[in-house]
Order: sequence, then structure tokens, then C-alpha cells
Amino acid sequence: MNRLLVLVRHGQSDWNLKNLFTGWKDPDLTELGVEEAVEAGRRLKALGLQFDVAFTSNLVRAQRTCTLLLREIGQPGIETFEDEALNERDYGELAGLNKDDARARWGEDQVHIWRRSYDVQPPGGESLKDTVARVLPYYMREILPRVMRGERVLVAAHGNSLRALVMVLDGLTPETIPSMELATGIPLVYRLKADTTVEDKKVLAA
Ligand SMILES: O=C(O)[C@@H](CO)OP(=O)(O)O
Repeated sequence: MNRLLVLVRHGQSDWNLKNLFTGWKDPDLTELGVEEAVEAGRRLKALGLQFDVAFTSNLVRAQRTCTLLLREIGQPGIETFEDEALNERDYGELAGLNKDDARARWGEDQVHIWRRSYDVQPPGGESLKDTVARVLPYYMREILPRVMRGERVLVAAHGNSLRALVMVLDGLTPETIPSMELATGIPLVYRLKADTTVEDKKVLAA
């Protein structure tokens, strides 16, 4: 059985380019972001991968990435579910601030803790732990059962909502997750075992 699960972070957004904390704000893709989404499709196509269903967030950068990728692999319009459970981590009061300005104001270490620690919340926002607490139930309820039925599943989402999933799939811990980064537009191709753990993982980097 297939049990194919592909995770892809959206292509570069306007706010990635401007180095702004984004969270639940809704900027579109840049030209490079569009190209990254198309390139992700090309890499999946080169492996002959096709999908039965796709999941994305309710933010435009992930939705467009999903649409562009599916068009590139010749599957526009397959069943696609949009849900805020897959949204980026909410960056609270940091949203819209420049990351370098934040480092100058609060210090490199504090900003790194807000961005990459497991359980420290940025002011007014979600920690990765909070993000896991909303992404994981959605994965268990909506995504995993389809993978287990042999459907080939695409998830186009965000750096931290996907770090939440990768943490669980790869068995990372609060100590090891801070060094885990997800590049824009690079598909992670998982095959799962019948017991829902990972049989095989490929990172489709250049
Ligand atoms: O700003 C954000 O929403 C995220 C992703 O772009 O940033 P970070 O990598 O700092 O978690």
C-alpha cells in the first residue's frame, strides 16, 4: 500500500522577503515564491508522484503554493481541504515586526527562543507546543486516516505548522526540534508503515 504523505512549506512570501514576522497575517507569494511552488511540483513530477487529496491552511501563501504545485503535476482541482488548524504559528504581537529590529530590541537569544524553542510563547502568540496542540488533532482526525486508507496525501502549509508535524513524524524532542528548519518549497516525501510510523523519508532539495 502507498501510505504517501508529502509535506511542503509554501514558497517565499512578501513578508519572508521583507524579513517580517508573519504568523496569521496573510501576505501573498513573491515571484520567487511562485517559482519555488512550481519547482516543488516539478520535483514531485520527476518522481512520478500523484495525489488523491490535498490539505492546506486558510492563508493565501499556502493555498497558492498548493494550487501551483497541483497544476504543475497535472492535477489541478483535486479535492483540497483548507483549514486554519494548518495555519502558521500565531506570532501575536511580533507579527509585522522586522526580525532584525526585534533582535536589536530584545537580543539575539530572546528572539531565537521565541522563534525556535518548543514551549516559550512569543508575546500574545503561540509556542510550537501550542501549535502542535492544534495541528496534531487535525492530522490525527483528518489526514492520517486517509494516508492509512492508501490515499496519496499532499499537505501545503507553513514553517512552524509543518515543524509541529515533522516533530511527531521524525520523533524529535523539545531539545532537538529547535535546530530543525524547513526551507520554502522543498517537499518532504514520507511513506508510512501500517502502524503510522515513518518507513521512509526523502527531502526533495536541489
Ligand atoms: O514569520 C513567520 O511566520 C515564520 C515563518 O516565516 O517565521 P519564523 O521562521 O521566524 O518562525
